[in-house]
Amino acid sequence: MSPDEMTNLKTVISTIASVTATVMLVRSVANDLIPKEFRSFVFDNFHELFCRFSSNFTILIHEFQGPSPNLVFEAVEVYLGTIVNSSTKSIRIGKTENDKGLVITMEKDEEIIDVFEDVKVKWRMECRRIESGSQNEEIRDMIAALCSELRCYELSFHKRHKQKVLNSYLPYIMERSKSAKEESRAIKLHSNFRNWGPDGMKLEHPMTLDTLAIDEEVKAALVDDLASFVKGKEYYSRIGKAWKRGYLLYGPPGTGKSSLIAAMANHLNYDVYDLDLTEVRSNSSLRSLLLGMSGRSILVIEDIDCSINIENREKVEEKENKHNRVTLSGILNFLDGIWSCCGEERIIVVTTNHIDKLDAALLRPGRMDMHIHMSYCRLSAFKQLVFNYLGIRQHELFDQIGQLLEEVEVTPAEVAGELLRSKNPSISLRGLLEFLENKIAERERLKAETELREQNEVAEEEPKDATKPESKFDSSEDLTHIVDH
Ligand SMILES: Nc1ncnc2c1ncn2[C@@H]1O[C@H](COP(=O)(O)OP(=O)(O)OP(=O)(O)O)[C@@H](O)[C@H]1O
Ligand SMILES: [Mg+2]
Repeated sequence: MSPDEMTNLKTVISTIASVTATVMLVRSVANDLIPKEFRSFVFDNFHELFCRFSSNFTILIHEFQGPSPNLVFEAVEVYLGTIVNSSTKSIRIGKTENDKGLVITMEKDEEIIDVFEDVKVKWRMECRRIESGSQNEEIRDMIAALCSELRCYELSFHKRHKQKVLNSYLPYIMERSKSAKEESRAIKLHSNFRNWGPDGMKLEHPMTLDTLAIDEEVKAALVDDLASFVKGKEYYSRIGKAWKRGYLLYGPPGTGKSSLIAAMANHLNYDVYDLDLTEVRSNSSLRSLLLGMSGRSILVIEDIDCSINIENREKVEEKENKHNRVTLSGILNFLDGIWSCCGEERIIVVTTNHIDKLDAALLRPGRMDMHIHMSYCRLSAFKQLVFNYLGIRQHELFDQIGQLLEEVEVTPAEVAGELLRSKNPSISLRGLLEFLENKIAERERLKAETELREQNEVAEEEPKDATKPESKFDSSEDLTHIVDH
C-alpha cells in the first residue's frame, strides 16, 4: 500500500470512529432528554419510511400465538438447527430424555443465511424481556411463568420473493422440521401390561437393517416396501384404505424375527407397541388399546399361535366369547380398518414359529401384506454375522463353513453365539467349524438311532401281526378304499 493510500485509510477509519462516537453520544443524550413515547413515535415513523423505500421484506415469527405456543416458531427452531452453517457464529446445544442425540438451536442475536430455490433469506433470533403492558395481562402472566423472555425469529429477504417464501419456503420448513423432529426423537417401547404406560420405555436396541443377517434380496424387498409405505399417505387416502401395513415374520426360534422388528423400528424411527394378547381380557379392551396407540408406530404381536388359539376359528370364537376373551375376529376387525377413522402410519408385525398353524383368514392379502420367511443361516447371512462380530469380509474358512451350512440347520442365533467366543477370527471360525461338524455328527447319530429303533419296533410287531385275524374292515381308510372301488 502506498503512503497516500495509507493516509486515506487512516482518515476513513478516524471519520468512522468519530461518527460512531457522535451517534452514541447523541443517542445517550436523547435517551436521557427525550421522553420514551416521543422516541418510539419518531422511531416508528422513521422505520415505516425506511421500509417504504427498502427492498427488504421481513416476517416476524413469535414464540407464542396468544397463550398457545406458536407451531410455526417451533418448526423454524427445529429447521434452523438442521441448517447451521458457516454464517452462524454460535449455537445453543441441549438434550432431553426424549432426544436421541444433541439438539442444536439458534442462539439469541445470531444470524443464519439460507438459500431456498435460489432465494437468499436471512434468519435472526431476537429475545425480548416480558414487559408489563406488552400483552393481555392474564396471558402475559401465563407466559412469564414459563419463560422470562420472549423469543422471536426474524426472516428477511428481498420483497420480490414474498410469494415464494410464503407459499413454498415456509410450508417446506414445516415439512422438513416434522421429519427432522421424528428422526431425532428417541424410540419408545410400550407394553400393554399397564395399558401402554404414560411414556413408554426408551428402546435402545442396536439391531439395524444393515446388521441384520438375512438374505440380501429379502432385505432389499423389505426396504422398498417400507419406503413406499412411508410415502403412501396420498395413495392410501385415494384408495380409501387405512394407512397401515401388515408383516408376518415366520421361522424357527433364533432366526431373527424379534431382531427384525427392532431393526424396522430403528429404520423408521417408529415407536413399538408390544401387544401380549394373553393379557387382553376382551375385544373391547383390545379396541381401546389400539385406539390408545400413537401414529407412526409398530404394533407387535409375537408368537400369535401361542397367544391365541386361532387354529380353529369357529370353535375358539364360541369358546372364548363365553369368557368374554379376545377373539380372532376381534383382531381381524381392527386389521380391516378400525384404525381408518383415526391416526395414521401404522405397521402391524405378527410373528410365529408355525405358519402352518395360522388361520387362512389371517394370512389373506390386505391383512398381512408381506410374509417374510426367517430361515436357517446360509452363506450370505453368515458373512453378515462375521462382519458384525469380527469385522472381516473374507477368510480362508468361509468356503468350508459355507458348505457345512448347506448341510445342517443352524440358526443365526447359534452362529452368533459361536462367533462371540473369541475376537480372533481364526479361533472363532475354527470353533464354529467344529460346532457345525459336531452338529452334523450328532444328527447322523440320532438318525442311526432312530432307524435302529424303528427296525426293532417292526421286528417286535411282526409276530403279533401274524397271530391277528386278517380283516379288510379294520380302518376307515380301508373302508373308503373298498367303497371307492
Ligand atoms: N438374522 C439375524 N441377524 C443377526 N442376528 C441374529 C439374527 N437372528 C438371530 N440373531 C441373534 O440371535 C438373537 C436371538 O434372535 P431373535 O430373538 O431375533 O430370534 P427370534 O426369531 O425372534 O426367536 P424366537 O422365535 O425364539 O422369538 C438376537 O439377539 C441376535 O443376537
Ligand atoms: Mg422373538
